[in-house]
Order: sequence, then structure tokens, then C-alpha cells
Amino acid sequence: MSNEEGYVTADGRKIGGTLMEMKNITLRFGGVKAITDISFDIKEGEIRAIIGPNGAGKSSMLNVISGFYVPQEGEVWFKGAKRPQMRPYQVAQQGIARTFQNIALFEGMSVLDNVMTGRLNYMKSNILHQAMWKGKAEKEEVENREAVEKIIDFLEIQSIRKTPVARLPYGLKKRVELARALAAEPMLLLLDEPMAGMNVEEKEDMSRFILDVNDEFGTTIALIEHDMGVVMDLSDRVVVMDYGKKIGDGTPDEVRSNQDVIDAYLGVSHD
Ligand SMILES: Nc1ncnc2c1ncn2[C@@H]1O[C@H](COP(=O)(O)OP(=O)(O)OP(=O)(O)O)[C@@H](O)[C@H]1O
Repeated sequence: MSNEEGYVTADGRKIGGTLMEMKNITLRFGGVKAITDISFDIKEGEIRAIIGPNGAGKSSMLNVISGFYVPQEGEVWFKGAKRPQMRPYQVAQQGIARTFQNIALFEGMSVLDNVMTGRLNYMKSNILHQAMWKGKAEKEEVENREAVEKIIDFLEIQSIRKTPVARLPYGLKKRVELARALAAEPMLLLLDEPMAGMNVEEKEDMSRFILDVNDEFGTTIALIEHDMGVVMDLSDRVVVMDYGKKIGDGTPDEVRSNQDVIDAYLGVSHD
């Protein structure tokens, strides 16, 4: 059961109150309506998926959540307050981190250095400060390293910590990207098609890590996925989009048996 105060999942996990709320979001690109009047919420501690066929508007929605796109209509609420218009880096400072569908890592840098870039929000001392307050900068460096090492251990990428990212296979690059996003210690983690382009084994690994991150760090996770099957075992609640509209919202079982959702995935034409 879902309500303002949260709910208990089928497997007995306690989900908290509303963390983020999208209210009547409409986004247009010129004459194209990518999102039409969509509302949904994301609750603390849950894994929330947004799924839909090609061109449904999933990426557009993720970009609204991350502050990259500003919708023409509607409101974004985060932690109980209406979010004013802000730049993506300010959204990140509020505690929202993301991964990208087309991996956005520094290919020439090591895994460790890439994950360290996720700590930028925590690196307060600039060069002048570092020169004047050496001790403080060193303490900060140690804290950042500790946080990063914990994540590297957790995601089982110790053995490749010094390897340049360019040399890694696709599935591992995706895991490094997840590590970098986690290094920011986000309240809300956004995953952009985390399983796209992966083989079955890599998909299973990624699913396990997503579940473990949610379990171990309590991180709220919102992900978009094209493939309906992949997210059904993973998600607590699912929003289904089609042609920019919301056609379903509920537990995996609820959306699976929703006729509009079935039609959309079978490609039944719309009026
Ligand atoms: N920057 C843009 N400029 C113009 N139109 C856009 C832009 N981004 C998206 N669109 C259009 O908005 C609609 C929704 O696209 P979006 O990429 O959000 O869908 P999607 O569900 O993520 O699709 P896919 O699964 O193929 O990635 C599409 O009709 C698309 O062509």
C-alpha cells in the first residue's frame, strides 16, 4: 500500500515519505510535446522505474529531474519544497547524482581518479586554502579517499582501481560510472538505462549492485529503462510512459496487468 507516509514492500522493506514530486510536468521542444501533464512521486528508500517504448519521453523526464531541462509547465518538488529554477550542478549539490546512457567517464584517467571526481562537491578547499591550511586540506583528502575506497570495495572494482577506464569492457565501465555517482553520496540516484547494451551476465551483475546499493546505503533510486523485463524484478514501483503521457503507475504486478501498458508494448496503435 502506498500513501503520503510511505509503505511496506512485499519483501518487508519500509519505504519512507515523499522525497520528490513531479506535478503536472509538460515539456515541449518547439512543436514536439515530449512530456504531457505527467505527475508522480518518488518515496524515500524506494527503487522507482520509469519505463516506456522508444520516444516515450523517459530521457526527457530524467533530464527534468536532474535539472538539465526546465519544463514549460508544472512543478518539481524535492524534500518538501518547490524547487526553484536551478542549474544541473545546483541540483547535484542538493543530493541528486546520475549516470548517463552513453557512459561519460574520463577515458584516459584511472578508475580511482574517475571515482574521485564524484567527490567534487565535498572538496571545499581551493588551492589557496590548501597552501594556507595544509592540515585541513589533508584531512579532507583523507576523508574523500576513505569514502571512495568504501565504494570501490562495495562495487568490487578493487582489482581495476589503477586501470585507465579506456581499457575496461563495457559492463565494468558502467559499474565505474555507478561508483562515481555513489561517491557523491546522493539522496537520490538517477540511472539512465543502466542495463542498455549489456549481455545477460552483466545485466544480472548490475541488477544485484543496484539492489545492494539501495539496501546498504539506503539510497533512493530512480531509473529509466527501455526493456520492461529488466526492471520488473528490481523496482518497487513503476511509472509507464507512452507518447509523452503517463499510462500506468504502480507495483510491477499492477503495471504488468494494465491493458494500456500491454497495448503500448505490443505496439497497438493509438487514436
Ligand atoms: N532535444 C530535443 N529536441 C527535440 N525533440 C526532442 C529532444 N529530445 C527529445 N525529443 C523528442 O521528444 C520525444 C521523447 O524523447 P525521449 O528521448 O525523451 O524519449 P525516450 O523514451 O527516452 O526514448 P528512447 O527510449 O528512444 O531513448 C521524442 O519524440 C523525441 O524525438
